Amino acid sequence: MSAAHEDTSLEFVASNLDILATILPERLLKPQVGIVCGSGLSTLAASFRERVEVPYSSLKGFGISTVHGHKSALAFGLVGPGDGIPVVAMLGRFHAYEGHSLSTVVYPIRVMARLGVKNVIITNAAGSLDPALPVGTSRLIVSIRDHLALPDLTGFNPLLGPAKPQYPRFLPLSAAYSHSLRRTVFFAAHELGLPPSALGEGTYAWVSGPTYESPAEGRFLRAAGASVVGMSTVPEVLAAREEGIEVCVLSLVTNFVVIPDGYRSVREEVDAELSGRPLPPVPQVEVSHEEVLAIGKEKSEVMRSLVEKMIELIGKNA
Ligand SMILES: O=P(O)(O)O[C@@H]1C[C@H](O)[C@@H](CO)O1
Ligand code: HPA
Repeated sequence: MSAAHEDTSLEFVASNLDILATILPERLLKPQVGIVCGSGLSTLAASFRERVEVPYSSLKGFGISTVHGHKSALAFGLVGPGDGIPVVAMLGRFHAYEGHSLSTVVYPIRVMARLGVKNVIITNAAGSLDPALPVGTSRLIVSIRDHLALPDLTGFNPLLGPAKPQYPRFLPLSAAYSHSLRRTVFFAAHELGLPPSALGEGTYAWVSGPTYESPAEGRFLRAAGASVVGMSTVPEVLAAREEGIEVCVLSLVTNFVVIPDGYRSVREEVDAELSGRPLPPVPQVEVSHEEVLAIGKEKSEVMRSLVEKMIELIGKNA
């Protein structure tokens, strides 16, 4: 897989703005908030008013999302009371494991920046590394406050390449996840009456995929301080920060990676059996993308209402 150096796609941005200007009504043309829909979460845009969908194929420089649960289109619309706030959503994202270059992965974020987006809410499906973060019923959403990106640290970073005068050469990441937007997430959850247990805070580990983590990898990421793990998001966060966009990330926990008591030696098991006191079976987990999508579908309504309430509060505070 190639790294991100040859970023030729930016030259298409201006023509995309022209294309969009011929498709969209004036009030949709300057979205204030961008949304990235994670696996199974494209329904986040289902309630946009005056919604217009623009397929990636009608724009320049966009790839095609090949992953089940990701559509290849932007959705423009209005969210919130009154005239509403103009927003744009990526109904599907690009992952490096699909073979896309990192510059393609982050390209839609750069387009959003040029459309005028100031805040982006990036969502994803993620596996839980924390046995205390149960899937599904409680703390199903994790507001991300930090990340651990082994690909970035080892040379697979979307910002690699010649310095560009419009961007900082050395981007600081100490406050990459907007403190103000992270507060807004919790105020939004409160206004919606979500129980405190529905929303946690944590650190996202980015892995390249497409393999899910081995148990040892899961425990390694956990020991290194991550709470959830996924195969996306961080490249988008870096590009958004480089563009000066405020970032909020919401992970929907769809499965366990690290489970309590998930490891036991077979020797111990056999010895116990031979001594006539067999041990109870160890719980096993095997994640599948179908399970990820099913949980995403089941829980997308909570995520949708949270994102919508956040947009409303962002509009009020603007
Ligand atoms: O696009 P996201 O990060 O939501 O998708 C996750 C990570 C992989 O693409 C896929 C694995 O099931 O879901
Ligand atoms: O367990 C996982 N690992 C990596 N990415 C994921 N996306 C959803 N679940 C997972």
